[in-house]
Amino acid sequence: MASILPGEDDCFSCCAGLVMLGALTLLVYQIMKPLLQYYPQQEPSPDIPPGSRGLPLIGETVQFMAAINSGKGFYEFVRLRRLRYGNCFITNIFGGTHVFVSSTVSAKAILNNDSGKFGKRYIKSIAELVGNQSLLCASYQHHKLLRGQISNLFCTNSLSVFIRQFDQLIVEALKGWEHRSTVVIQDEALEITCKAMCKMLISVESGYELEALQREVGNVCEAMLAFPLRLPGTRFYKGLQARKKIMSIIEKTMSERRRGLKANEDDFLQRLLREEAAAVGHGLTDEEIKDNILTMIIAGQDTTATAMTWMVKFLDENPEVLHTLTKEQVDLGRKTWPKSSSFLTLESINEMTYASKVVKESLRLASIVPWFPRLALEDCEMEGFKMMKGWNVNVDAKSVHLDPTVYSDPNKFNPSRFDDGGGYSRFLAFGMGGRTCLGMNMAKAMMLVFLHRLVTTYRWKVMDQDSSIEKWGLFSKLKSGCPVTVTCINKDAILST
Ligand code: HEM
Repeated sequence: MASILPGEDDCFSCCAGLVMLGALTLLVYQIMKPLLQYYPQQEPSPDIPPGSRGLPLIGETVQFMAAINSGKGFYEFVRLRRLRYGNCFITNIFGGTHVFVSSTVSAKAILNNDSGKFGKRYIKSIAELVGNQSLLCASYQHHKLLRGQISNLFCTNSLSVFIRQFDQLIVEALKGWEHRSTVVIQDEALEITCKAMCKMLISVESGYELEALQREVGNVCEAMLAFPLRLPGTRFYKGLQARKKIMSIIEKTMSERRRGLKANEDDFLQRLLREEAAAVGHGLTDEEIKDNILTMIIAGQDTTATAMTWMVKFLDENPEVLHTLTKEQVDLGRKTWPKSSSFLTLESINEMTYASKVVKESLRLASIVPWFPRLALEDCEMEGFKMMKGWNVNVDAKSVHLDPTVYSDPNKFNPSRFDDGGGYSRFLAFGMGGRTCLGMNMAKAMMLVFLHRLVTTYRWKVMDQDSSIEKWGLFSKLKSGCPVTVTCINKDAILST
């Protein structure tokens, strides 16, 4: 999961005043609007990417904050500039220079980073929330070490176990819909994905601890886009307090495990502790384990829930796709329902050919993580322009996904465009290179299980067609949450399990 808001670590605190200005954006924007129109643009230089650096010091921060605060979402800021300036443009936000790049060739070069010219970009305030030992913030060597250890957890065996656990959770949740006429997909999906992450990572399944984790992880996520002010009552302060509570739950679980309690659990924590005990100098430290457990809960829940919500909306708008999908899933279901234990398996997931394309197309069109922030570690050249050391270079994945020269008729929801497999460097929903999403297969599996159970158990219809985006969301989330009417059409599918 990428940190969405770009920023300049070193000057972050001295730019705090500017960010504050941005937070009062509507007021300021109204005052400055006329000024912005008349402010002369910098003389374009053939070496430097086209674009506007905005006002001195403030740059285009106000316009960026206005986009975050609008119903169109923060990506609107990038979309408008990409339309105006093309595949590579420059801007200035939060006191830092940002370049956005949206060609497949440059995306591949930056994300694969064979030249070693780009580092991961992150904001200090986000590092405080997820922890500075998190994969999301680790620098090159440390990241390599952490990733090496953590990626072992995402093996095929873990995926098989996870699919069954996730299906159980979905079936349980769908049973609860039987006597309801409407549900809000975003809320339901978030509850299920958070439960799934807590179970997979530390075997917390119910009770006080699960409730506390669900609540506090939500508070950490909300604090990620907040102004980093440590005053009681602020969102950022609430996020830091929430982090402390989550850490104490993980610490308590770790100490129980070390005392031999629940040591038979086969969750990610237990496996990391086992590796730590067995390793000669290479196991993860307690801080690394704790920060990365929190990172994985955060990285896995909201992203996947948001993707599921968009998928439901796209299917509702495309009845012919829904029809083909339902047929595939009902045929598959007929093979499993009569059996006594009929939870989905990795094998059944692998049979979902059309559904996999629906998932991929939903991820393309929604582009949940719209751009991936990187830092130029030295001067270099990109798209024929100079990039200077210290600039933020953002790979604009959403523009690649919506580029008509890359995907024909890009705004159409058409899963069949992936009949040929889809092209490695064109599909960027999970990133690319050494920082590719670790939970990619789990995320896809969750979306497939959810799809299967939804279309084979319920007839449903989206009630609110509004496509407005939630303000201040970490990802492009539907403001409505996507409420749907539901009618159970196949009790056997959920009751026989
Ligand atoms: C639909 C759901 C998801 C989407 C769209 C998504 C997207 C992404 C993207 C784009 C990145 C790379 C960002 C970059 O290069 O800057 C990433 C990284 C990451 N994701 Fe996901 N993700 C999803 C679900 C998950 C799940 C379920 C997990 C696991 C529990 C997970 C764990 C991670 C981790 C640990 C990283 C950091 C990898 C690293 O820096 O080495 N993600 N994700």
